[in-house]
Parts: sequence; C-alpha cells; structure tokens
Amino acid sequence: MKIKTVFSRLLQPLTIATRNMTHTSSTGSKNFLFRQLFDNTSCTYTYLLGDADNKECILIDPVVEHAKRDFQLVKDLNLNLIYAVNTHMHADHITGSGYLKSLAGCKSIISRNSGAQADIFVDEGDFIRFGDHKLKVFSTPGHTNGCCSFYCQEQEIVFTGDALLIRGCGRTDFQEGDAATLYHSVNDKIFTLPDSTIVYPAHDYHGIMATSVGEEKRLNPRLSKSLKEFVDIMNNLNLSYPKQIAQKVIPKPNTMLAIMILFVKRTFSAIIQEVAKWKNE
Ligand SMILES: N[C@@H](CCC(=O)N[C@@H](CSS)C(=O)NCC(=O)O)C(=O)O
Ligand SMILES: [Fe+2]
Repeated sequence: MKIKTVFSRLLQPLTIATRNMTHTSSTGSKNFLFRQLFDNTSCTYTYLLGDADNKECILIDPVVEHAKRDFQLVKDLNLNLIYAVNTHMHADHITGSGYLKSLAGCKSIISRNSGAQADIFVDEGDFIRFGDHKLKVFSTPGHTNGCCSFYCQEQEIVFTGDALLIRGCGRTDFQEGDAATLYHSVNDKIFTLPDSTIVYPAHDYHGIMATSVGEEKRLNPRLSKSLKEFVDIMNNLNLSYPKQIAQKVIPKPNTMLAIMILFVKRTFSAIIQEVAKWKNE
C-alpha cells in the first residue's frame, strides 16, 4: 500500500509520529518505512524513511533538540541510520546532523550549493539510496541557493523543504532568497511531478501535515499566480523573523555596538576631512 492511500487517515495533531507507517510499497516486494516527526518550537517536520528488510534508514531535516528522540526511534524500529539529510541550511533551527553523527555514526548530506559543511554533497539528478529505496535530488533554489527537494518516485512522495509549503512557500527576504528563482523552482520542477504526488514540507504553522502537487497548483495562494504577482506577494509578506533566527542572522548586541562605533568614527573622520578642506581653500 502506498503512503498516499493512508494519507486521508492521517490528518490528526501530532507531537511525534502518528502514522500507520510500515507498509509494502507499490512494487510489492519492498518494505518502505515512513515516520513524520515534529518540533514544536520551529514547527519543523523531520522525516524518518527506512527499508524494513535491509534496515537502512535516513532522517531528513533533523532538529538538534530532538536528535536523541529521533535516534531512539531509529533504535526502537531496529533500523540502522546511514544518513542525516538536510533540504537546506536552516535559518530557524540548528540541524541535528552533527549530533546524530556522533550518536549513530551516520553521514551528513546537503546540497553542494548550500555552502554548508557535510560528509556528502548532492547535486541535481543525484540519488540518495537506503536499502532498496531511493530519493532523486531536485535543486529547488529561491528560499536559499542550496535548497533541494527529494522525490521518491516509487512512493509518489516529495520532500520539498522550504521551497513549497502547504498553501505557502519559503520566504525570500533573507539568506540568499530570490522570489523569481523560487517561482521557477516550484513551477518548473515540483509542479511537473504528477498531481497525485504527496508533498511533505519542512514546516507547517497550521497543524497540517502534508498536501499534494495538484492541490498546491490549484490552491496555493502564492504559487498559483503569475510570476509578477508572486514576486509582489513575496516582497510584501512582512513576516516576523523566525523565533530562533536571532542568533544566526541578526548580529549580537556587542557586534551591533561595534558597527555603530565604526559608523560614528567614520562619519566624524569624514567631517574633519571636509572641514580641513574648507580651511585650505
Ligand atoms: N514568525 C514565524 C516565521 C516563520 C518563518 O519565517 N518560516 C520560514 C521557514 S523557516 S527559514 C518561512 O519561509 N516561512 C514562510 C511563511 O510564509 O511563513 C515563526 O517563527 O513562526
Ligand atoms: Fe528555511
């Protein structure tokens, strides 16, 4: 049974996985394991995907505060964690990849374009394999340069990170955000997948767990618009910064003070130079 056939039963609140996840995939012979996990602070979804026969599994977008919880689940299911994968360099939380490496001895994976550190870098068209299963890497920049989506054709599911959210999309007003780039990533890549493809994003702020490509093409209030309208919407979102971003993107108070002192010093020195010039004239 495919994941999407159990999808309609899944719309229930969660703090940890609530799915009936172990099932045989459409190929009949392969056991595909799936768990969706949640971080309440950043509203991040982490996904555990595994092969129930071969026992290899991967975690997508692990959050550092939950690394122990996620690893415990891996052990409870008698799985062997081989990769901690990130869809992009997260601005709103610290990834659990480093911690999971020390707990599980797995390798970390991220896009080469992300500028982040990892054991393995992936590019468009690469495959991430675990047991008999594989995810195809799509480069879907726009929220950040290194954003990737991971498509599992066999299960007809796609993990879109922050490129495509449920009735939304990743913001483009910080890091390397670019609205037009994001528009093309979603329309030219994610929206070319079959409409029935189930979309699993990196976040949801309204308690919804998944959507589909067809649903988002029809109902996404941003991406169902023209490029021009989309750019306009994205430039006027006026979102507050994510709760945990301050340490990462906004300089710390002492850094701010140093910048202000430098600014004042430079202004004074420019004024003194101007006055000296007037005196010499
Ligand atoms: N104030 C919110 C902000 C959440 C936020 O900015 N989320 C990011 C993804 S994490 S980099 C985003 O792209 N959001 C898009 C959107 O439309 O919300 C909070 O902290 O909850
Ligand atoms: Fe993000």
